[in-house]
Amino acid sequence: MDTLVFLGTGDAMGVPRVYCDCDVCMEARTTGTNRRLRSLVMIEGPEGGFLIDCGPDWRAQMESQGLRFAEKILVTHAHFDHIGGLPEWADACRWLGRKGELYAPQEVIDTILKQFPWLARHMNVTAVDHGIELGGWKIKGWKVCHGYNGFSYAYRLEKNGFRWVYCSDSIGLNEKEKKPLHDLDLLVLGTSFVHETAPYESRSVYDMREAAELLAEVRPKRAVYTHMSHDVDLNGDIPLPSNVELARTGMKMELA
Ligand SMILES: O=c1ccn([C@@H]2O[C@H](COP(=O)(O)O)[C@@H](O)[C@H]2O)c(=O)[nH]1
Repeated sequence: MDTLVFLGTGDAMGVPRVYCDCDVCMEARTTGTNRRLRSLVMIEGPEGGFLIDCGPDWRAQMESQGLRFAEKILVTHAHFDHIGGLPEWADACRWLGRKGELYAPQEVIDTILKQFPWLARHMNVTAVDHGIELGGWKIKGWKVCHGYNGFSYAYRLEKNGFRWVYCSDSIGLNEKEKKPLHDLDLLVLGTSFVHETAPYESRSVYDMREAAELLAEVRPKRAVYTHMSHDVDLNGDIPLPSNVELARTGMKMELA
C-alpha cells in the first residue's frame, strides 16, 4: 500500500514568518503545532517512492525522516518555495556519485535550468508533458492558474483504481482546468488563507472559502488543505466542509 507523507504544509514564507509576531507565528516558535515548512510531499510504496517539489526546506525535511537520498523528484512549478532545495539535492547527488531523476513539464525545466544550469550535471531531467509513471502511479499534469504569480502545474495520480490530485498553487480555475478534479478519492489543495482580504488581482492561491465552493463543485471523496500561511491556526476552530482536513507536518495518509 502507498502512503502520502506531508513533509511541508506551509506557504511560500513558511510558519513562523521571520518578520512576524502574530499569535500563530509565536505559537509556531514555541509549542510548534503551527510550525510549517514549505510545501512538499513524499509518496512511498512497494514500487518505489518520489517527492513532489523540492523547496528550500528540503534538507530539513529529509533529515526529519532520516532519509539519506531522494532518487526521484517531480516539480510543480519553478518558484523558489518549490525548487529552492534543488541545488542541495544536486550536491547530494554529486557527493554520493548518484544521478537524481528530475521530472517536470518542459517549460518548468527550462526555467529551472536557466536559474541553476549546473543541475544537469548531477541529474537526469525528464519532461512529463505527455505523462509519466512513477512508483506505479500513472501521472498526468496540467497547467493551472496561479493568479498574480503566473502558472503552476497540478498532477493527477492513478493506481489500482485510486485517484488523487496534488494541486498546491492555484486560484480561480476555469472549467478546463477544473475538469481533472472530478471523480477523485482525494484532492490535496493549496489554501494559503482562511479568508484572504488582499485585492483579488494581487492573490495567487485559493483561500478556504473559495476552496469550499470548488469542492462543492468537483466533489472529491476527501480533501486535504496544504500550502497554509500564518493565517491558519491549527488550534483554532476553522469552519470546513465535513470531508476536509488540514494537513499537519509529518501527517501520513494511505493512498487506497
Ligand atoms: O516568478 C516568480 C514569482 C514568485 N516567486 C516566488 O514564489 C513564491 C510565490 O508565493 P505564492 O504564495 O505561492 O504565490 C514567493 O516565494 C516568490 O518569491 C518566484 O520564485 N518566481
